[in-house]
Amino acid sequence: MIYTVTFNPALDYVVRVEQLITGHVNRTTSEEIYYGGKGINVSVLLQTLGLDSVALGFIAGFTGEEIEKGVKAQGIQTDFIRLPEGISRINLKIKSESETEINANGPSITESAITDLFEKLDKLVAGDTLVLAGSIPSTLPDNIYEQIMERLYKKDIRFVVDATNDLLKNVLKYKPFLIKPNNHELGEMFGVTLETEDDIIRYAYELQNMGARNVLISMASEGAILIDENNMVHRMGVPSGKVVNSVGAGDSMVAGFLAGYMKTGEYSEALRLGTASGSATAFSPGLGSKELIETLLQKL
Ligand SMILES: Nc1ncnc2c1ncn2[C@@H]1O[C@H](COP(=O)(O)OP(=O)(O)O)[C@@H](O)[C@H]1O
Ligand SMILES: O=P(O)(O)OC[C@H]1O[C@](O)(COP(=O)(O)O)[C@@H](O)[C@@H]1O
Repeated sequence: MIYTVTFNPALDYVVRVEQLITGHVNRTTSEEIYYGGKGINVSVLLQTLGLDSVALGFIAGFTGEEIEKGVKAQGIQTDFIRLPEGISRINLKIKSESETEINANGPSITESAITDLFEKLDKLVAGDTLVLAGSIPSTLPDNIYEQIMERLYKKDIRFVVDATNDLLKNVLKYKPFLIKPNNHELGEMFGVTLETEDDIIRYAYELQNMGARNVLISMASEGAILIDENNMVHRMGVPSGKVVNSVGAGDSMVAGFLAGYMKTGEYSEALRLGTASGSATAFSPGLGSKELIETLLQKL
C-alpha cells in the first residue's frame, strides 16, 4: 500500500486579481477552493491514475474537518489525527500578472499526536511506499522526517520525500527512493544560484552522493531533470498548453513518477508520466484529470 503523510494539510484558496497592488484593497475576479497540502495532492493524483493510497497527517478545527470530508469524497482512504487546538491552514494563492502564494504556518502538533502517528506508521510492512511531503509547522523540529525514517529504515519501505532544506537534507542518509526539489529549492539547499543545466546536474549529483537514490529536479515550464539510481541523466521538456494554475504541479509530478515507475519499472517512463501529470495540473484549475494526463502523455 502507498501511504502519504501531510503534516500540514491546507485549504488552498485560489483567487484571481487583475492587477495586484500591495498596500491597497484588491478585488477578485474569481475564487476557488481546493483540498491541498503536498501529501494530499499526491494521494488525489495517485487516485486519478488508478492507484490507491491512504492519506495520513494532522488536521484541526473546522478547516480540518472540511479537508477530511473533501478528500474522502474523492474516494481516498484517510486516517488523519485530530489536533486538540487550532485550525488547519488556509493557504492563499493569488493569480495576477504573476503567482503569489501565502502559505500559513499551521496548528501546533502535540507530542501525543506525534506518538499516534508513529503508532500508525509502525504498522507499515515491507514493500509499502511512504510519501513524506510538505512543510511542517515551526513548532516541530526539522528532523521529524528523519525520526520517522530512522524508525522504519530496516523494514524495506520505499520512501519518497518532497521537502526542502534541512527537513530534506536530514533524511538523505536513509536512502529515499525519490526526492523532488525544484531548481530554486536545490540552489537554496546549497546557498547558490543555479544558472545553467550543468549547475543543476552537478548539485543534483551532490544530493545523490548524500544518499538519495533518484533525484528529480523540477523546473516548472522548463521541464525536469532526473538523475536515476543507475547514474543516467534524463531530461524532459513540457508539452504545449495554457497555464491555468500551477499549484500542485510538483505534487502531481511526484505522483505521476511513482505511478509510472510502479507500472513499468522504467525511470524514463516514470519521468514521462510525472511530466504529463505535472503539466496537466499546471493546465487545469485544480489538479489534472486522467483524460488530460493521457492526452499530454502522447505528446511526450
Ligand atoms: N508552466 C508550466 N508549463 C508546463 N508544465 C509545467 C508548468 N509548471 C509546472 N509544470 C510541470 O510540472 C512539473 C513540476 O512543476 P514545478 O513548478 O517545477 O514544481 P513545484 O510545484 O514543486 O515547484 C514541471 O517539471 C512540469 O513538468
Ligand atoms: O507544505 P508547504 O510547503 O507549505 O506547501 C503547501 C502547499 O503546497 C501545495 O501542496 C502545492 O505544492 P506544489 O505546487 O509544490 O505541488 C499546496 O496544495 C499547498 O498549499
